[in-house]
Amino acid sequence: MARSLSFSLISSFLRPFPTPTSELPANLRSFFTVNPSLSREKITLKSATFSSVQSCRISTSALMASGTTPPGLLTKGDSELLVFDSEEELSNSLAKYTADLSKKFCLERGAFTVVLSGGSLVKSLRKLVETPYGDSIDWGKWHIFWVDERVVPKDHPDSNYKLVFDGFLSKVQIPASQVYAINDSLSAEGAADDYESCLKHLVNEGVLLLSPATGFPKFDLMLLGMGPDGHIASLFPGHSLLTENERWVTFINNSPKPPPKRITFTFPVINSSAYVALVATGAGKADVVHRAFGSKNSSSVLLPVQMVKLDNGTLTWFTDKAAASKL
Ligand SMILES: O=C1O[C@H](COP(=O)(O)O)[C@@H](O)[C@H](O)[C@H]1O
Repeated sequence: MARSLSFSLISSFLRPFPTPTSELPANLRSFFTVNPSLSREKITLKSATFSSVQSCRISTSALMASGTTPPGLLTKGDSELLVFDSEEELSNSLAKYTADLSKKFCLERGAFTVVLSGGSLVKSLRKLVETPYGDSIDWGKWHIFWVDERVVPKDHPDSNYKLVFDGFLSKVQIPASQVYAINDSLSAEGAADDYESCLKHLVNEGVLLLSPATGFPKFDLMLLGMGPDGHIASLFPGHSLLTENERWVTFINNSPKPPPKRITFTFPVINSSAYVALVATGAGKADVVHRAFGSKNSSSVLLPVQMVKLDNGTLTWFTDKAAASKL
């Protein structure tokens, strides 16, 4: 079982090159014709292989698992958006992306700090426990955190810990002492304080680094989902927590999505990450993907997901065709 945070317990990618739409192969032009807003974005190609109309097939070899179809790629500002033919292919590529970063950080500093969300993201992690990743990843160096958690017992169906444990942690050999679940016996406020204290302890121990630029913790990788309303973690549209800029971890007692009591990392922590993968699948996410990546901004008010702007890191969106269908 997980290590509770309560101190009473224990506490290359290849650089893209710009390519005018008119020079794209016919089937890719077709994709952008069908999706005109995309052609107005800065479109970048990595090495190109194409095979079907209406599917932007670009070989992003650095992200590719063997046997998967190359995804489409868009860039906007500092972020990249990958479009996979299916959630299955997204899951394969997400596994390779995560395994590559695991190798990099384990070699560089002997530890890999990974932050997970709950929700549909967890299902998309399933390939990570399979061959070739399950057997080759150095799980003993992983440290697992939650970007948000519902303040419910760990065996409750609403628990993000339970979701991740059942779908991922129970299948790999990450030491229990390196799995940082909340103390579910506390109030939401107490659990947030406790989690923040644990993070500070891990900074003192050298497990967790601080961003020299922001002074907030710099996690190696955050794997995040996004709600159909554009929320990430437990940071909901229009909520006062969106502007929290001092706390590392805060709490909410009136979440618009049940259950009401939750804790969540704040934006300064999320935005100090080295790498963030934002995973959005299914047609229910299409409006928000369009709002974040389309060329026309219908509103000057940013959704939480649009507030992910990394201070000195790499943000990659992993989407499937359904989620990208309104681009
Ligand atoms: O309530 C939550 O929702 C979001 C999004 O969930 P999804 O099922 O729509 O992907 C999730 O990322 C967050 O961790 C969770 O607490």
